[in-house]
Amino acid sequence: MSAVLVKDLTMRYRGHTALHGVGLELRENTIHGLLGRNGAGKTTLMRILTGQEFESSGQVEVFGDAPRENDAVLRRVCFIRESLKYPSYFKLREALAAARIACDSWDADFAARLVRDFDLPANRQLKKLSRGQLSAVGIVIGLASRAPLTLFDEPYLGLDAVARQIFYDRLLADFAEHPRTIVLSTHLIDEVADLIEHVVLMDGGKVLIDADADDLRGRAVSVSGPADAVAAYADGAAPLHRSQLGGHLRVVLTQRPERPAAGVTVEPLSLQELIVMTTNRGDRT
Ligand SMILES: Nc1ncnc2c1ncn2[C@@H]1O[C@H](COP(=O)(O)OP(=O)(O)OP(=O)(O)O)[C@@H](O)[C@H]1O
Repeated sequence: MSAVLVKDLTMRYRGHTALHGVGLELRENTIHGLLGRNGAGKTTLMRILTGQEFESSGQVEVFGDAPRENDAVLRRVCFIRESLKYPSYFKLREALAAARIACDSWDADFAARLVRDFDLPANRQLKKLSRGQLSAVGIVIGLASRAPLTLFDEPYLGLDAVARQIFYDRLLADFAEHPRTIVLSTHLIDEVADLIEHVVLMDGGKVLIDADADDLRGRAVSVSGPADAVAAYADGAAPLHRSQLGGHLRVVLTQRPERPAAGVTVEPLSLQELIVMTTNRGDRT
């Protein structure tokens, strides 16, 4: 069964349509990257999947049921947003206790280990924590929830590089032992490229790419070298991107020519570069 099934989903706000007929299926027990430029519609989609917003039209199923006001479904879902708000008197203990009540699959021991990993102060009010520490609280809750559908929406505002690496390491290790459906929305594509198994790229309220990360990695190549040699190698193929510095030419091709490269370097394009080029071309569909 798929964890999420969305058909022809449209979300209209007053004067703006944030989602235009989105169709999507998220597999169970898979780490998904939900990518796209600012305003692409990622948060709107996640808010609808987690019952925080109601769609204007279309079909939305989470574990086979509509999430809207559906406690049985929502107890299996954890949504960690960029700026979670807690009551002003809350300390870490209260935040973890509230999460424990909300999540059937909560693991208190794992939460305690994560609190130590992120070196979080237990007895300080959350409103006094630094920006990065507050993000770490969200990450602790998201991971320890072990929710069958866990969504992280830019969870690491202010989090330093070491703490982000701890997040990625703990996520991968715990996912191996407790597979679940993870949706990770982020602009730090390079950092998560090796983590995500499936990519959903949104742009202008539509899904541009919905593909396994391995397929995407082979989708485009960078060809560089002496301009004449590169031009001959590419042989009239329409490049996704072209840049020339003096006699050195680099093109990005969506198909690798069959012939061996003579005097040119052919490398797979990074996921980040592919995403940037795909959303930077002005050919929104
Ligand atoms: N309540 C609202 N009323 C009107 N427009 C809204 C509302 N919420 C979101 N939008 C608009 O819908 C579009 C999609 O917003 P959304 O927050 O889903 O984007 P996003 O992909 O998450 O962007 P980011 O990466 O910047 O977080 C944006 O143009 C936004 O301004």
